[in-house]
Amino acid sequence: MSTPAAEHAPGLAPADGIAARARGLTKAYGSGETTVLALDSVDVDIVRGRFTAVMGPSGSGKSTLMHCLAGLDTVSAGQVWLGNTEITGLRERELTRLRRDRIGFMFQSFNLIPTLNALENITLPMNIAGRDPDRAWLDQVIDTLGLRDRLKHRPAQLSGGQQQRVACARALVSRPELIFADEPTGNLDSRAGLEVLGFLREAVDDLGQTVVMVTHDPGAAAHSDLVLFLADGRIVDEMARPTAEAVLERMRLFTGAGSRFSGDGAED
Ligand SMILES: Nc1ncnc2c1ncn2[C@@H]1O[C@H](COP(=O)(O)OP(=O)(O)OP(=O)(O)O)[C@@H](O)[C@H]1O
Repeated sequence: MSTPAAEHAPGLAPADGIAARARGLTKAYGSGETTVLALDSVDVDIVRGRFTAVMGPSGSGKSTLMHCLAGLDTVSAGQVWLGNTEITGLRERELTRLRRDRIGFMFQSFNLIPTLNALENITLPMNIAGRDPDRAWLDQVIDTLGLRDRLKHRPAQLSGGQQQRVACARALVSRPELIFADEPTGNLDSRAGLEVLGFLREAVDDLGQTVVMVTHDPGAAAHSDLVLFLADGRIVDEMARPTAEAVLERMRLFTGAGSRFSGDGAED
């Protein structure tokens, strides 16, 4: 709460290599004695063409950070940019359009429409936007994700891993500037989870996408290029080229011995 938006000089627009940026990002829930400071003056740059993981104990503000960066939630103070667009201060209608046109989302619960088949789910956001998917890109995404022979299946006819691959394709199909993935492997067994992480990695390495993933799992974070560690609503550390062991070790520093970060994401 210490950094009102007005203190931030205008003109701090991000450089070309920054997909999203926050300065003094503060989010408080509630008021008076019951106020919870979910984010406490966070400064962060999300570098374009990288895979960034966000880790931290339960309640440290990971989802809130993602929601504020993605324009899914309002901020209490500070500024957020997507590319060169400052999104803090945009009206809900503008935010809706921005999210639809420029951001891809993946959630733990897949969020597919049960009555639509895989292909219809993949192209739904673009259909809603009245845009035609680029056929060559759509084909590349479908083949990269190994969904070619599942396109006519509805979600109930697909495994969890296949459903998340459809959600991944849906997030990729409009070539968004940024993909936010909130615990994308949380509902998957380890093999399907690894597969999805591999696809996110390919999306960055081969398709040039930018991914921000919230996770509890050091093994999942190890697929990223950079891990941001959150504690009590602040970014307290970061780690480039992470390994699962190094991430787990770092988490122990923040949470003490007997960490709940057991690496299986089962602490909640
Ligand atoms: N809508 C809300 N109303 C009140 N408090 C909230 C709300 N959403 C989140 N919080 C609080 O803000 C803090 C950060 O929550 P957030 O969900 O961002 O944490 P997280 O790191 O994603 O947690 P988890 O790993 O358990 O999902 C927590 O103390 C939480 O209780």
